[in-house]
Amino acid sequence: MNFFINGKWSGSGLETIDVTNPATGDVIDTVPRGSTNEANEAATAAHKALQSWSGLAAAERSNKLEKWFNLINENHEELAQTMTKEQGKSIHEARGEITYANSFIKWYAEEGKRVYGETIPASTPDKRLFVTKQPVGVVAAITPWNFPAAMITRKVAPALAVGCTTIIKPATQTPLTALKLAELSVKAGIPEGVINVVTGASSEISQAWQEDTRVRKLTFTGSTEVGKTLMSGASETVKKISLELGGHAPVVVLEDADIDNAVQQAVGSKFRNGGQTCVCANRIYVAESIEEEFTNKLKKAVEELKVGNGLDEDTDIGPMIDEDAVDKVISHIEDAKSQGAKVVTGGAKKDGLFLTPTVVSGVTEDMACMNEETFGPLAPISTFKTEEEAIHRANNTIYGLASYLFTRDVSKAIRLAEKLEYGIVGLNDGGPSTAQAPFGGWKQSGIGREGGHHGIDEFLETKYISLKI
Ligand SMILES: NC(=O)c1ccc[n+]([C@@H]2O[C@H](COP(=O)([O-])OP(=O)(O)OC[C@H]3O[C@@H](n4cnc5c(N)ncnc54)[C@H](O)[C@@H]3O)[C@@H](O)[C@H]2O)c1
Ligand SMILES: O=C[C@H](O)CS(=O)(=O)O
Repeated sequence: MNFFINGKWSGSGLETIDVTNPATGDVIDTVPRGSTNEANEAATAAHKALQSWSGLAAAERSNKLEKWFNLINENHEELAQTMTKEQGKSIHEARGEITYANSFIKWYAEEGKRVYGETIPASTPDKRLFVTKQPVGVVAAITPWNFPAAMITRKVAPALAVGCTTIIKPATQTPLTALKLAELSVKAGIPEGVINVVTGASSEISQAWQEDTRVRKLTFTGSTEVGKTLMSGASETVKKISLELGGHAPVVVLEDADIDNAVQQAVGSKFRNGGQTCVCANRIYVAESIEEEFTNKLKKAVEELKVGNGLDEDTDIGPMIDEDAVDKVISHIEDAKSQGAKVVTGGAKKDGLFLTPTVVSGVTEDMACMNEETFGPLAPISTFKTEEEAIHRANNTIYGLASYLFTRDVSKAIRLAEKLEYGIVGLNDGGPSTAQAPFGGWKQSGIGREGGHHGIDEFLETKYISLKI
């Protein structure tokens, strides 16, 4: 499959990169290894398309986004199958992601028509003051492998809705879903050059875009480490920047919690996408008095999860994305065991890239799983004596993306939610992400928001107009 620049498939003749199914190891396709030249071609195409696309009425852009939304719906299953084959997640999670990804297009098709300005009372009678919002321009998006569709539409939908054009570098492991989405955008009548997708050498492509003054916005989703590199590079040309980075979500289960719900929500958060999700529960803090009941119920629920090829309808957890991912999870399990943690269930590596969902108890703060993003199916349980201790430990991290709190006491929920240093707090809810709400992190989990009306501001410039009459 070639990449997509200026409405045309291109990249033939370039060196290619294999796209591999992590469940089987089979090469399912290849994509061109684009680099600086192709990055510049994409930026040129997006810059050329900018004036006409931004010159459309918001309602006209909205109509084209709606057609894209409808075409994605018509191709829902093919997109989901492609995603599972290149990323590994279960087919029902892939279907869910296509729906989730498409909900951003639906939401921003409407939101783009509500980018309002304002008038400001002048200090003198001979002036009129206005504030307007205009598209930032060409947007470069660099996205991760764990959500091959949603991490793209969560950026591209608001960008297009307000009149920006886009150049996208999807993760090397999962380019096919992105390319299919781009192909459907042209069929929807979104003009050539509005969405461009380049596959290949990440650092060379992003370097070209960071240096290019035609690129006015860099939006990145991925690890905190890479995010810091890109933040530094973007500063050379003072680009607007959005960073959706790593997480290390705590789950805090208070003594008065509905334990059955807490277990259900913790399993949903922890083992979604096999734990390869930025908002996954990474640490589970349980009040001492309910540890035994919570742990036994969690063990039972985890042991019901089926590991297998994501294309099998009854699979809950597919393979990890690669060997490094498997090695990291195993290293976190072995580190915890070496420091005295007990394996409640799982702990074993299966064939290939498959891992048994694992719960360990008796976990302490020095263990790697309590400080590094595990990004895999490992649920560490640690107990606490007081709410103050739980909140302090939950906040004791460089990350600040998602956190989860379980209690029946609404006042306590609000009071403690306000103490959690995170951009997202799920109260009795392990799955807060939705298109109409702002998603993003505090501290080293990122800058900016995606989703909701906050997410559209990331692609707008503010202009103040002073008129002397
Ligand atoms: N906050 C969020 O919304 C969110 C969402 C999904 C994933 N993530 C985070 O992303 C990470 C997992 O994704 P990943 O492994 O793809 O992350 P990653 O940072 O390794 O890669 C992300 C993207 O950056 C590219 N990239 C890698 N090195 C680069 C470099 N030096 N210069 C330019 N581009 C480079 C990759 O090819 C990919 O397209 C986890 O830390 C996860 O928490 C965060
Ligand atoms: O992995 C990161 C995604 O942003 C998670 S979610 O699908 O948005 O919850």
